[in-house]
Amino acid sequence: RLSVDYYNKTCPQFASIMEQIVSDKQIASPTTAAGVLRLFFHDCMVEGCDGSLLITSTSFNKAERDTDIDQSIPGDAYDLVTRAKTALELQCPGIVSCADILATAARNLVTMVGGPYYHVRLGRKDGLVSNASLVEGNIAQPTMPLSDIISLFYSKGFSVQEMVALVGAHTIGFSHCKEFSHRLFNFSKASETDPSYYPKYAEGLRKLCANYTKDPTMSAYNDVMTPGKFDNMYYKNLQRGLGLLSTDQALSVDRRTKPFVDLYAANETAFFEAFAHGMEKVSIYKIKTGKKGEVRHRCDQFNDAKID
Ligand code: HEM
Ligand SMILES: [Ca+2]
Ligand SMILES: [Ca+2]
Repeated sequence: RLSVDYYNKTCPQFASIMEQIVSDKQIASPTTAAGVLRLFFHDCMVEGCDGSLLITSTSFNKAERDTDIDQSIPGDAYDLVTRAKTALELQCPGIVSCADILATAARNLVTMVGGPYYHVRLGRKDGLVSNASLVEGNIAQPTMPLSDIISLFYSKGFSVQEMVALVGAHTIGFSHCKEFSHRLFNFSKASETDPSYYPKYAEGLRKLCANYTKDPTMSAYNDVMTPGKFDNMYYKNLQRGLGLLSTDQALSVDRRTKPFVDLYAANETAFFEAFAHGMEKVSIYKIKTGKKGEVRHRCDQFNDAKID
């Protein structure tokens, strides 16, 4: 059973240590918040919120983080988890799981960049498996038709409305050009660039991404108006053709999702409530307790890791 006061007796400094480490890191590296939020979401969607994505590959095992999809998660996101784990192991060795560190860091960061606060219940165990082959099919891709994305979220217990609220995470952070270049170059016979983009925005993106095959680090803000602030601007952007990924833009067109885009664009409080509720649900997705997992000594290795 998870509870918000899980570490109150065994590691009373848990909350304050997390607070300190997370805010120091975010101030030093402002891209951390978006990186950690994506890291956490992807961890939860594969084998549940169990830190499986934190494991590094060995010569015996290609781990989750070495898939094409997850390779773009920034090193700063993993670094934050490592820092928090190191600090917590000094105060309360062997007590706090990496999965709990990640869930708490994601919540603290959302709040720190302007988003809602929500409760994170604790007591997750770290998983015993991390396999690259388990990622595909569990993570939405920007080239997927919206119906497939709806089905994917539905299969994990998330409604259309919850999906629309969760994707509001794209109010912060970046996407690399390759994730949306199909909308810019050779889009269709009739037009080089996706006509659903606001024309000036498309022009800017085409310039930004002109050399993306030579320089794969080129990337654009997910939310061109308020890229670092967690707010409801993402939905307002969609209404104006400023959605970066094709899956973003589709949300404001499809009749199943448009009503929620309009609601969250008009009412930030409604978005914050829905996002907070959605994240509480993500945070307990398929979590492991008791003997189904362990508390790792290091977040990037299983406790029985063989030296190779
Ligand atoms: C329709 C479903 C979704 C699709 C297709 C999608 C796809 C993507 C893609 C392609 C990127 C760019 C990654 C890169 O190039 O580095 C991205 C970034 C991001 N995604 Fe999603 N995503 C979806 C839902 C979500 C959800 C539900 C969350 C969190 C609750 C989320 C959080 C983020 C964040 C924070 C970033 C920015 C990462 C950074 O700046 O490092 N996404 N997403
Ligand atoms: Ca996982
Ligand atoms: Ca924003």
